[in-house]
Amino acid sequence: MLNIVIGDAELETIPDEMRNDPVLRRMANKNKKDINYMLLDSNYMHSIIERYYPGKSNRFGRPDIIYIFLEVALESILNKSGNLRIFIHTKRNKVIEINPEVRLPKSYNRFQGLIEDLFRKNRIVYNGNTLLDMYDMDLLSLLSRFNNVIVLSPHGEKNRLNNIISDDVCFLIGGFSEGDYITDVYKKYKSYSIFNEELTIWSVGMEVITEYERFKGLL
Ligand SMILES: C[S@@+](CC[C@H](N)C(=O)[O-])C[C@H]1O[C@@H](n2cnc3c(N)ncnc32)[C@H](O)[C@@H]1O
Repeated sequence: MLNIVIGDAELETIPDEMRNDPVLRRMANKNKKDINYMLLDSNYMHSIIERYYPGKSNRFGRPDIIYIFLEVALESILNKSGNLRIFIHTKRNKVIEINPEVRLPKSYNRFQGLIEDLFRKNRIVYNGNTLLDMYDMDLLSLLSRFNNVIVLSPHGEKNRLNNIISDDVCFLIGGFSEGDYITDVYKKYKSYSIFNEELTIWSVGMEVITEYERFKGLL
């Protein structure tokens, strides 16, 4: 089994200090959304985020990168053959367990709506199956469930994926587009860089998945 944890993901609802912002309230009304469960999204809220968190607008509010990663990973041969488990850990210490059989909406807007619903209910159930399950847990507690954790980071020791892949491995990928992990993962786990440039989280995810497919003889 390949486990992928997306860590310190920039996936959250509008933070408390921004909820009374008149522009955001208008946006929520216009889109018929409850401001308490609306996702922070820098694609639409860049200048507002910059006002509340100067210098952070490129990092905060990136549900889009989680969406692309999930679309790519869930459609992989590895997932379809039942050998992939995905966990999203958010920067506010929520963990989302993804049922490998979930079919995500193909439109980003509908994905946003689904995740907002998850933040409201903590669980998305369809025909008796839990598709998405959300609970409180910090990143180190989540990682302690796995025997062999490898942190992926452009600042890690350079290595080839085929040298570090093994059965029942857990790869940690950062769920942010800028900066580093907020959690101090480097103290406990070894980190590796798989390429001499910074990659997107979905391309790193896909490299890990295809390498594991080769390792398992699925390719
Ligand atoms: C888009 S990057 C943002 C990276 C961030 N600037 C940093 O310094 O970690 C998000 C995540 O992708 C993974 N990543 C990106 N490039 C990588 C590389 N060359 N080697 C290993 N992991 C990489 C890491 O897990 C990283 O936390």
